[in-house]
Amino acid sequence: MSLPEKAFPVSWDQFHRDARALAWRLAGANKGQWKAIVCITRGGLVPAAIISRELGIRVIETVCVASYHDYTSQGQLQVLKEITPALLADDGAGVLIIDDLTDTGKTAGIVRAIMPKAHFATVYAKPKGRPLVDTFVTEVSQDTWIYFPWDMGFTYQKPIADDHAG
Ligand SMILES: O=P(O)(O)OC[C@H]1O[C@H](OP(=O)(O)OP(=O)(O)O)[C@H](O)[C@@H]1O
Ligand code: HPA
Ligand SMILES: [Mg+2]
Repeated sequence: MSLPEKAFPVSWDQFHRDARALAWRLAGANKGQWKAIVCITRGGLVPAAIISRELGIRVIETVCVASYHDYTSQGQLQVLKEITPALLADDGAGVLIIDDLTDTGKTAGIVRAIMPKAHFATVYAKPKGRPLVDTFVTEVSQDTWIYFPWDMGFTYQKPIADDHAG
C-alpha cells in the first residue's frame, strides 16, 4: 500500500471532541443500555475511555487485533486476544464495540463476525469500511491518512507560501 495522498492530522482536543460527539450519538442508540464496551486495541482504547466515561459504562473488554505492521502497509490480520465468552452470548447483543477508525473494513469484518448483533462504532470512517459500522462521526476519503495525536509530536511547519512560490 502506498502512502495515502492526503493527511488528516487530529489533535488531542479534536479527538476528545469527536469521541464525545460519538458518545452523544450512542446515547440515543439501544436506549442507552449497553452491557459492556469491547474495544479493539490499541486504537480503540482512547475513544473507549472517553465513551465509557460519558455513558457510564464500567465493563470494558478488549479484543486485540493487529494488522498494520509498518506504518501504512496492512499485513495479515491477527487476533492476539479473544473476547471473554461471557459477552459472546446472544451473538453480542447489547455490546458496544469501539475502534478509532475503520479503513478497509477488514478489522471491523473480523470482529463483527464474532459478535454479529453488537453495535459497532468508530470515531472516523473511510468509504470502504463505512458499511460495516453502525455509528461514526466523521468520514474522510479513502486516499486520506488519519494521523492520531498519540502517534505524533511537534515539528516545524514551513510557511504555506513556500510551496506556492514561483
Ligand atoms: O479497516 P482496517 O483496514 O482493518 O483498518 C482499521 C484498523 O487499523 C488500525 O489498527 P492497527 O491494526 O493498525 O493496530 P493498532 O490499533 O494497534 O494501531 C485502526 O486502529 C483500526 O483498528
Ligand atoms: O488512516 C489511518 N490512520 C491511522 N491508522 C490507520 N490504520 C488504518 N488506517 C489508518
Ligand atoms: Mg486498531
